[in-house]
Amino acid sequence: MLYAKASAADKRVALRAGLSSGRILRYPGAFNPLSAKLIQQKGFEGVYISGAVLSADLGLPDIGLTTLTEVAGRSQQIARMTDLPAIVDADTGFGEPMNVARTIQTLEDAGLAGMHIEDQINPKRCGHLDGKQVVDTDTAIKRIRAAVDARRDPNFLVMARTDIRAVDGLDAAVTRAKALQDAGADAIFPEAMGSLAEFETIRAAVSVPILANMTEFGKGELYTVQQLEDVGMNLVIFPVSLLRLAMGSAARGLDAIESHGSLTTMLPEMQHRADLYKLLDYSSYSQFDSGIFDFTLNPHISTPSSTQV
Ligand SMILES: C[C@](O)(C(=O)O)[C@H](CC(=O)O)C(=O)O
Ligand SMILES: [Mg+2]
Repeated sequence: MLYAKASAADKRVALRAGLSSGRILRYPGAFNPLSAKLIQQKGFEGVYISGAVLSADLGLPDIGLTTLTEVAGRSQQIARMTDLPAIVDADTGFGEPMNVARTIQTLEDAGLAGMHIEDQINPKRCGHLDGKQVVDTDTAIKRIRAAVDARRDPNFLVMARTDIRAVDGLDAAVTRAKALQDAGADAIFPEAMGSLAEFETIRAAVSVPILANMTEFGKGELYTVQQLEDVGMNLVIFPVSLLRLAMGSAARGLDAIESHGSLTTMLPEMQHRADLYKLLDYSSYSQFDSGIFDFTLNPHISTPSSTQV
């Protein structure tokens, strides 16, 4: 009932343990607190909080318009609803290295298990847009050092993302990844890799855990969880996927109202009321007030997946 039971400290320990387990961790992107609960219910290892989703949710493009206050506020709302560790996209850290330090402390206070800071210039843009630019190695290192020095919980994960692959090529990505590891990064996020072999090259270059970004319709190909585990990846994110699925379904629903005047044909695609109530844990709330949970299923409408065997 209410918020998740696991503390932020416990979640950070769980993330660290997962990263050293030798198994790849699957982190779908939650587009709201409710979808974070669904990710947990379905048995995933953690929740990703995407900057692209956060901006899109506000109706904005992913070009560095969101503020630390907005990102911290939304990620706190999402992180507190799940016992799973949540990793948030902190873009370029919201300013100079001093701002990065404050960003880290703010995200720690918001209950996140970790975050990533990237080496794009300010203002950043989505990693799959053309025309990206990156800062020099010295500036990239300063961001990571500022983050590492500022954290108060040593288990809070500081991940360094590098966007340099699309700008200067794979060799530059290898050099940058090594420099970021040396600066104290706990993990590396090599953005927009061209192939599985490129992931392998980064794997051979650094010893810290590596994240693979399986975002759809981007610069990179989509690989299976198994393929990524086989090349030594430790974490895979599906950052915008749930939002894309939900929005795709919403668009089809609106079209159905337009063409049929009804959503009856769409009922199988919908989360059933009973499944929503289960996810929200209505039954626990009725321990406080037995009048709350008085929902009975109408068998004539459709069968919720929660009752299917
Ligand atoms: C991972 C990412 O930074 C995000 O904000 O989710 C994006 C995802 C996307 O735009 O598809 C990125 O890869 O830059
Ligand atoms: Mg992003």
